Amino acid sequence: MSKERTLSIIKPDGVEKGVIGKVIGRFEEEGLKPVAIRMARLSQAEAEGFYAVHKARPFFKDLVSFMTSGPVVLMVLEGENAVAKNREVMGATDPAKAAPNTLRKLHASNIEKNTVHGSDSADNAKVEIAYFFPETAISAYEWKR
Ligand SMILES: Nc1ncnc2c1ncn2[C@@H]1O[C@H](COP(=O)(O)OP(=O)(O)OP(=O)(O)O)[C@@H](O)[C@H]1O
Repeated sequence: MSKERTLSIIKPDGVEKGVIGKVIGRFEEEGLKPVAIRMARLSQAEAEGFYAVHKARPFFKDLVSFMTSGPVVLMVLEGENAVAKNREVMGATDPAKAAPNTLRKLHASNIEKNTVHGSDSADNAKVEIAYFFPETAISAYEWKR
């Protein structure tokens, strides 16, 4: 197993509920070490670009509106198998289907306002990290703003 990096976002509902500390604390307990963190208020263009893969989905407009509705915490997490580990700690997209003690089971309101985002593959993690963190970007990916 090698060290890997993944992008994590604490979504506006998580910031609003005041669970930033709990979420980051849980990542640390699970061996996911934050190596970059910043808060941001995503613009519509940034949120649309980030979720471009979901453009054709019926929930796209609402998702962009939700993700721009308040501040988010953008983080790069590093650890063994960080992508898979982060997704395990987050739990299923829909909190009703998430395993006990996962972040989404503990904190999420519904399938949209589900508190955290995590990259779903090592390749996507590289793209997503570069999207928000130019200083840690891999040179093959372009800063998109
Ligand atoms: N059916 C739905 N209705 C409303 N919002 C949804 C729905 N499905 C997904 N979403 C929103 O879009 C996001 C991206 O969906 P995706 O299927 O990629 O889930 P995920 O990989 O578990 O989540 P994320 O990409 O945020 O880590 C979800 O986290 C959620 O906020």
